[in-house]
Amino acid sequence: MVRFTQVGLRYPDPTRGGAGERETLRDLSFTLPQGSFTWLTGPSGAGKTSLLRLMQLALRPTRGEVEVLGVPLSRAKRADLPKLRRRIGAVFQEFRLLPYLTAFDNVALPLRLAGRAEASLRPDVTEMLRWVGLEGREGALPQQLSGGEQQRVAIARAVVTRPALLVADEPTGNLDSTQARRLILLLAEMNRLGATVVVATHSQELIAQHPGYVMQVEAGRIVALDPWPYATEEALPEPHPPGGAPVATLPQSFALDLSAPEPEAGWLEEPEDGSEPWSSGEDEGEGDLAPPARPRGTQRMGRGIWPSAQDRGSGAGGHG
Ligand SMILES: Nc1ncnc2c1ncn2[C@@H]1O[C@H](COP(=O)(O)OP(=O)(O)OP(=O)(O)O)[C@@H](O)[C@H]1O
Repeated sequence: MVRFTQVGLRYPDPTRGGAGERETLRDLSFTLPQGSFTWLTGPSGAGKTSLLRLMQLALRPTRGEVEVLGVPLSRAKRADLPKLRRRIGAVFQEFRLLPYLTAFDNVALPLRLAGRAEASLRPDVTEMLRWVGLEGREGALPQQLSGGEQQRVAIARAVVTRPALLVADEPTGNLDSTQARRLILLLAEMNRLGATVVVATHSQELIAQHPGYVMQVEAGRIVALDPWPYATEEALPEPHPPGGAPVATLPQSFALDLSAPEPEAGWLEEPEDGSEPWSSGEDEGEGDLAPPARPRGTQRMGRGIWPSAQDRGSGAGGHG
């Protein structure tokens, strides 16, 4: 499902003519089976975010092979990438909500871009916002929401598409303990319904709340994997703590459609959901956070749903 083979990542260093001094990630080799739940842990600066960005296909490794959802990236066409990325949900510390869209419309955006009919997307968006505790705030703009509330909108947006792979970077960072617990239940539910989930966290308390693999990274290397090795598709941890299913469950409509075809050729040139475009690490400069273009097929609303360069510069992604 997610397979790294001898992966290294070196960020470009403009002061050194583009070549970074050292590898940020080194010799990463592991397999995360489909349907697994993995906690990614390690000290600040260890490389957790970088690793998640590789899984999210926002970065290309400098060396080695990254295989995500059955596609080895070295053999994938660049044009195929966005289609693959649409099957990956991502929650990062900067939320990248579109400032001119309400909470509802931010969450609905990836479904609209995927061509979902209005009538069918409404229940899913409403259900997701309810799950993250934002019932009644559907009409609020990001600037009218607290950092934690914006984070929850971003989480709902990442999950509403029923991604096959869900990566989250410190997703409880701005949440109180009740909301954090609820978020873990949501991730566990998505996992139970078929998604492979990877969550970076510093919190041992969080890790104790839900069983899963634990991958520990230090100075760009994996120093511990529990269980070790990750090589087989068997022996997945129980998806739920003793006592059975979580207290609340999502409708079956959120189950992963395992019959969905693997992406074929014909990737898009640009991201459609406000996430970052593909960045190539060394050969195309940093590129990681290049501003997204307005997606094809989206309507302009007010000053336009896609922020202007000026707007982006003034914190379009929220304040959390
Ligand atoms: N775009 C970038 N360009 C250059 N170096 C970077 C870039 N992003 C991250 N780094 C460096 O890569 C290393 C790993 O950073 P990363 O954000 O992946 O760590 P982390 O484990 O997620 O840290 P934290 O827990 O503090 O979020 C750090 O030394 C960081 O300075």
